[in-house]
Amino acid sequence: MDYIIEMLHITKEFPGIIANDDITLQLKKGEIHALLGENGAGKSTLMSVLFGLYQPEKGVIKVRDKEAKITGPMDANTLGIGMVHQHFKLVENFTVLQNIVLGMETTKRGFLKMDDARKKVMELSEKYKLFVNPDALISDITVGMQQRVEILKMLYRDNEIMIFDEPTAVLTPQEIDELMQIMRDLVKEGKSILFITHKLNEIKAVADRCSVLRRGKYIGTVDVADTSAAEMSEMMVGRKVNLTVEKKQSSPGDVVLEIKDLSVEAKREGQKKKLVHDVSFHVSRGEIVCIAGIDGNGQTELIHAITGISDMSSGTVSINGEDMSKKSIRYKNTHGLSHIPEDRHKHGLVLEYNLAYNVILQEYFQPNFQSGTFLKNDKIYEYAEKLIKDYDIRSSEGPFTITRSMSGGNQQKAIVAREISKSPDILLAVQPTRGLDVGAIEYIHNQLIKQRDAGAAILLVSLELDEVMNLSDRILVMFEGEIVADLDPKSVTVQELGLYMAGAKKEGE
Ligand SMILES: Nc1ncnc2c1ncn2[C@@H]1O[C@H](COP(=O)(O)OP(=O)(O)OP(=O)(O)O)[C@@H](O)[C@H]1O
Repeated sequence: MDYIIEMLHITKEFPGIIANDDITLQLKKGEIHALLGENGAGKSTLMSVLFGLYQPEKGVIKVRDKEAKITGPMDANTLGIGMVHQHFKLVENFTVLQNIVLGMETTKRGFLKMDDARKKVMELSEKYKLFVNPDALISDITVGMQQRVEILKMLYRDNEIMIFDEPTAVLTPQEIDELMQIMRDLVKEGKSILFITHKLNEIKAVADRCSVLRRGKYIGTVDVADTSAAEMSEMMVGRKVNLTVEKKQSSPGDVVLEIKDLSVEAKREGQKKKLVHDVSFHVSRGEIVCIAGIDGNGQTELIHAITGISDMSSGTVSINGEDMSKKSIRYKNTHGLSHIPEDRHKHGLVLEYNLAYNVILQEYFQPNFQSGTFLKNDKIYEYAEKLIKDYDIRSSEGPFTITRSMSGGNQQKAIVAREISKSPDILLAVQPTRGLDVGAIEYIHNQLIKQRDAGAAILLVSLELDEVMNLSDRILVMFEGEIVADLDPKSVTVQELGLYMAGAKKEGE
């Protein structure tokens, strides 16, 4: 038999929900096997079962034809199974090398054999073209590099079966291409890969086969070469999805957001330049303006300065003609600003709160949700139920679900629902569809257009070029902290946009 892993009739329940309902998944040796499914379909749960983090109520796991009991990550590791999680498990103030050997330290007469470890890590890094610096601190390296450290951790442990849980959601387009190549190299060396992603083009690019889950159930497995992206998307969602957004010509009204000469100084040593350099632009009612750029060109710092998450060194931020540069975050939030943040765990949700409390986070003190010092829970839960229905937020216990236990995509939907439903004057939407399935992306795109047409000003930050081209009425390109071009999406090609983003082309050339 050529299966290295067989998960047979797996059932895993959580209170109120059957996350995996009689699922069978077979991984061939040496293949890249994609796992596709809507948000909350049960993909991460199934992979956590394989990695020993959850015990299934029913079903059998076979590894290399032998039935296996996987009671924890140590068991998984002994069986050669490794996993890169959606949110990495690295120790921030340890070096790359320390993280890789953690828990695997070999000693000689009580001394760590770090030289041997370093040698092995460097050999693996070179063989798979991972190019990591073993002495860098995790907190100092990019997310893309951190992911490579996770890959090296698996290689260092001689893992043959590798699980990647939505690895591309946090990567830039270039890093995604590089990861695809790394995955191809891994299978060439005999590794077998399970790969969760929502992006059908990635499945088309690297996967051999694809299994589809829907609402906890197994739908089927297809050979990727013989199946179109549209067919796979239909299997997943149960209907056809239209990702080209229908929108009419924008008719911008009054200016809502006005940014003048905004700069942000670098804080870390060694960074000399300003991270944001004298940036000026405006966004008017009824238009979607997109900031396009390769990650790390100052977009994050610009948005943090506008919202007040971090300080700007000079410049002004005005909303509806009022200078809000020195105002608090809450003041801005209650005077027209909404923000879908880049980092949903750090700035988007209180993970220990339930879903209902998370969707009123910025409004709980308003009279409709609070009377004196008492929260009006009936009103809060009623409001949450409405958002859950409108945005199809799936979870085990509805408004009572603790958000930490929700699937990543459904956490994202909760934030988007909260921010859009405030009917803001200006919405800062940073990677609003990150981690969402195609059905949810279609819905969110339509909501953004609806807000625009109702008179909101929208500032979109996205690394997805398709999203930028589809949604925006104007594109501002950010390069090395400056806005280097103001483009009309109808007259610019994706290739030209790429050149502006890479600094290879300037406006007027
Ligand atoms: N620890 C948990 N406790 C309770 N419910 C959970 C837990 N983990 C997952 N669930 C629920 O199980 C269901 C499946 O979640 P899972 O994370 O497996 O989905 P997913 O397919 O990976 O989704 P996404 O694409 O959004 O990441 C969801 O409804 C989720 O709320």
